Amino acid sequence: MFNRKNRTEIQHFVVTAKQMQAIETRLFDAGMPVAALMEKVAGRITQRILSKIESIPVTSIGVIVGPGHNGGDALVVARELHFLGYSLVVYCPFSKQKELTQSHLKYITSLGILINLNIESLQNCDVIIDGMFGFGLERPITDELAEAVNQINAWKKRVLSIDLPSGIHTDTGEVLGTAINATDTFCLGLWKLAFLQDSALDYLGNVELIDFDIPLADIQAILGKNPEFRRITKENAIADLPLPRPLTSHKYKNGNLLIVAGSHRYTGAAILAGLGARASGVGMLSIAVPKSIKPLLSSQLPEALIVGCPETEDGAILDFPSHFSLDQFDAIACGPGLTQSASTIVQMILDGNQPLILDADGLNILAQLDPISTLSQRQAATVITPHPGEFKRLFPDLVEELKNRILVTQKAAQQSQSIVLLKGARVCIGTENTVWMNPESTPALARGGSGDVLTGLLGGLLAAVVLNQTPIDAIVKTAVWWHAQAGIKAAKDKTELGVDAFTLTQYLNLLQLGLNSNNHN
Ligand SMILES: NC(=O)C1=CN([C@@H]2O[C@H](COP(=O)(O)OP(=O)(O)OC[C@H]3O[C@@H](n4cnc5c(N)ncnc54)[C@H](OP(=O)(O)O)[C@@H]3O)[C@@H](O)[C@H]2O)[C@@H](O)CC1
Ligand SMILES: Nc1ncnc2c1ncn2[C@@H]1O[C@H](COP(=O)(O)OP(=O)(O)O)[C@@H](O)[C@H]1O
Ligand SMILES: [K+]
Repeated sequence: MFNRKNRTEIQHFVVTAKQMQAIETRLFDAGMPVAALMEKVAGRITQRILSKIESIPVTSIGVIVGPGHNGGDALVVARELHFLGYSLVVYCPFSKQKELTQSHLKYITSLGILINLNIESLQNCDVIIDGMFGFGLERPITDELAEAVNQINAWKKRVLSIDLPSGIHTDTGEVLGTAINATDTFCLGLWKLAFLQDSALDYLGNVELIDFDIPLADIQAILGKNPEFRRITKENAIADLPLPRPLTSHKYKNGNLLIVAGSHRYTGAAILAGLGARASGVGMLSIAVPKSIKPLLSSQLPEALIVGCPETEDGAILDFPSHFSLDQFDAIACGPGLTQSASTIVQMILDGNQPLILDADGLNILAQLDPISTLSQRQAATVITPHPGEFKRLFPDLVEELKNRILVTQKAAQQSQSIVLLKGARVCIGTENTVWMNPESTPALARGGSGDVLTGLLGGLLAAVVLNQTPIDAIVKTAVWWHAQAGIKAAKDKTELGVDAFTLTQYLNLLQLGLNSNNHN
C-alpha cells in the first residue's frame, strides 16, 4: 500500500497568474488532457469540501458557475456531490461559456439539475460553492453580477471558494469591483500571490492548498531553482536558527549586538527591543540610551550592558559617550523610540560598517537624508523595517505601487540595495532576488510596541549569524516567523486582546512554539 507523497516542498512556492498559466501550459503541451486535469482537481476539491460539510446539517448546496474553467471545476464538484446524494442548486448567469464548461453544464442539466439565472435561487442553500472566477479574472465585476456577489455576501452563509474568492485579483489581491467573502478558499496547485496580500485577507477565510501533482520539473522550468516569490514555512524558518550551539561555544561567538533606542518620551521602546534581543539568545547585548534612563533599563535587563549617552534638551540621544566605538559590534539595531532629535547618531551609524537594522525613528531620520543613495552606499548589509507609513516617507516614488505590497517590496529592495521588511498583516521581505512572505500571523500584533520586539529579536539573530555566515535574508525570515508564531500562541492563550508587547516577549520562548535545542520539532 502506497501513501500519497506529502509534497511539503511546494508549500513555499508562490506564483503569479502568468506563471501559473505557463506551468499549466507545460502540462497540457506534455499531453495532459485539459478535461482530465479538471476532473482530477475537482475530485480533490470535492474531498476537501466533504470534509468541511460532513459534520454540519446540509439540506442543499448552491453552486455559482462562471464562464471559464473555474466554473467548469464547480460543475464537476456539483456533479460529484449530486451523486453523493446532496441536493444541488446551480446558478449560472452567463450566456456563453468556454467549451469544456459548456459541456459540463449540458451534462449536469441532463441529470435533471436546473440551471438558474437568478441569484435568489441560492437563498435557501446552507452552503455555497463559488466557481464564478478564478485566476482568469482581469476586469472588475459590475452591474447585475456585482449585485449578485453583494447579495451572497449579505446572506453571510458558508461560502467555499474554488481557487480564489471571485472578484479578487490573483496577483495584487485587490478587489475588482466587488468580491466574494469566502469562509474557506481552496487554492489550486500552487499558492498565488493574492494569498499573501493584505488587501485579500478579509475575503479569503481559511485557506488551503490543493496539490494536484504538478511535476516539480515543470514548476522549476518556470520559476527557476530559486523562485522569486517564496512563502515562509516552519521548515524553512527553523532551518536557519543558530541551533544547536557547538559545545565549545562562548559568548563572543553568539553575536555582539548594540541596540540604539529610547528617549525620555519613549523609554519602553528600548526595553521591548532589549527583551526581544534577549529572547534571540544573543551572546552579548549592549543598549545605548539617553543616560538619564539608564537605571530603568538596567533594572529590566540585568544581563545587558547599558550605555548611557549624552542627551539633547528634549531627552533624546545626542551622541555616543567619548571613546565609544561601534567597531566592536557584530550588528546594530537602531531606531525604536529615538525621536527625530537623535539624527546625529543615526547618521553616524549609517556611515559605519556594521550590519544594521533600521526601524521606527531611525527610518524617519533616514527619510530626510535621500534614503536610496544613503542605503545603496552602505558597505555592510542593511535591513529596514518600515510599516506602510514609514515606507511612504522613504520611497515616495513607490507610493502608488503600495497596492501590490509584494512587488513594491521587491522594487524598494532593488532600488536601495537593502533588505526591506514591509510590516503589515502579511509581512513581505524584499531581498536582492527573492521576496519572502509570512503566511501566518495574528491581528493581536496590531498594537504599539510589537514592532520594537521584532527589531530586538531580529538584531540578536542577525548578530549571531553574521559570525557563521548564514545569509542575512534567511535570518530575517526566521525572525519574522518566530515573532508571528509567538503572537499566535499568545493570542491562543490570552485572546487577541491580551497580547501586549511585553506579553509577546514572554512568548518568544522556542519551547513554547514546539521546538527544542536540536532544532527538531
Ligand atoms: N491552472 C491550473 O492548472 C488549473 C486551473 N483550473 C481552473 O481554471 C481556472 C482558470 O480558468 P480560466 O482561465 O478559464 O479563467 P476563469 O477564472 O474561470 O474566468 C475567466 C472567464 O471569465 C470571463 N471574465 C473575466 N472577467 C469577467 C468579468 N468581470 N465579467 C464577466 N466575465 C468575465 C472571461 O471571459 P472573457 O474575458 O473572455 O470575456 C473568461 O471566460 C482556475 O482558477 C481554476 O479554477 C483547473 O480546472 C485545472 C487546473
Ligand atoms: N493585522 C496584523 N496582523 C498581523 N501582524 C500585524 C498586524 N498589524 C501589525 N502587525 C505586526 O505588528 C508589528 C507592528 O510594528 P510597528 O508598526 O513598527 O509597531 P511599533 O513601532 O509600535 O512597535 C509588525 O511586526 C507588523 O507586521
Ligand atoms: K472562485
